[in-house]
Amino acid sequence: MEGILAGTSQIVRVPMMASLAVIRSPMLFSSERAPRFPLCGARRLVPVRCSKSDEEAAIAYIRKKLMIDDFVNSIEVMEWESGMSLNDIAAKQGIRIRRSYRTEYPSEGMKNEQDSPRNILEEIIWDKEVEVAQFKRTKPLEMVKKAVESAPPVRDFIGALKESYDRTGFPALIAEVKKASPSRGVLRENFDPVEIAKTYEKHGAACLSILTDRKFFQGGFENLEAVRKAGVECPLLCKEFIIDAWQIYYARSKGADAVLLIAGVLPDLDIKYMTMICRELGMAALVEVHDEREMDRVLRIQGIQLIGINNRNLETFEVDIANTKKLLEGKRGEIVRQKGIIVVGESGLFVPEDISYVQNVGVRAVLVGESLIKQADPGKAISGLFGKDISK
Ligand SMILES: O=C(O)c1ccccc1NCC(=O)[C@H](O)[C@H](O)COP(=O)(O)O
Repeated sequence: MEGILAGTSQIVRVPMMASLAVIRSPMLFSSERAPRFPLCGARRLVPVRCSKSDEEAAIAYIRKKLMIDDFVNSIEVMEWESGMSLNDIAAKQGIRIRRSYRTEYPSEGMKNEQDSPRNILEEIIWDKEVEVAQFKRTKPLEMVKKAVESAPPVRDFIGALKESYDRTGFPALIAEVKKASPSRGVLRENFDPVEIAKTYEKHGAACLSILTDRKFFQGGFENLEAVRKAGVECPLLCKEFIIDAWQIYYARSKGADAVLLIAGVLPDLDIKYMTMICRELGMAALVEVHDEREMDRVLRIQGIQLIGINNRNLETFEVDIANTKKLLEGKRGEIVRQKGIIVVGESGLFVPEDISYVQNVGVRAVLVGESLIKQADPGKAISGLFGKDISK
């Protein structure tokens, strides 16, 4: 398999079997060649050779369990099957971030080996491809899935946001535990993730976002694990650049309750597939968009509950909180309300006026890093940001 799901599961192209043509998604094939599809047991449910009735029962079961109708009928699956390259499919969806595929699929890699990333986000993604490939060699998916079985129980990320919004009347706070960022450099020299997490929780954060990327944000999965083990009760978002389903399982094994999926990086099919995995694991998926095209793509995907509108352009670092307003105006805002989606306003929020600005355009949660983390006590800074004490 070399199509979209390759980005998530590292599989070679599997020939379609006529008897299962109705399920076009390669992830559902039960085949010796597909042992690495991590789709939560689906492989066991679809016998390769089976009677018509067994096959129909299996298909019905999978459709019901995983809500895949939308998935298997999607144009992207057809494109995937047609043999289009992943970068071509992504580009057709308006995705500017290319994948290098050098590590996993040498033959599929960039034609020009001298090619270099065009912006910081692309650089992060290319770096992440290598990192994930290395991680997977030392911790194969089956091993990570085993670790998931003994992970701390999942906490209700979306429930915590709703509860906080109802309690305070302000957008629920997802407070970010981040030491550094590419755009701002080191934000906090004296960085103790557990101490920061505790003070955030004490002062009213509903959930926490823990940066796990090491190279660009000086974070780590050990921070996520340490915060979870320290008795912090807030649900935790694993703030990572997810390009492979393996990372979702890994995040869960380290105690994450939610993951970030960036629409500017992931084609629709990956978003659908990854949100299915989140559902199966009981986790929330915060699907992040930055422009109208990404917003429209995500609004068309069934079952999305949480959309983050990033006010920061991750290619140029420009920050403008009016972006949230722009993306929630008119029809888009209406769809968000009809579907009951919670919108998270992300980046560039510094003062109470910023919070009320995004709240007035429809935001019910905010993701805040810099303006809190730079303060002597990041937790105490929360009341300054909201203009009011929002602690319990
Ligand atoms: O912040 C960056 O420099 C950055 C660069 C490349 C990819 C992602 C990046 N940041 C992620 C975020 O957008 C923020 O961590 C998050 O929304 C909080 O923003 P802020 O409150 O402005 O720290």
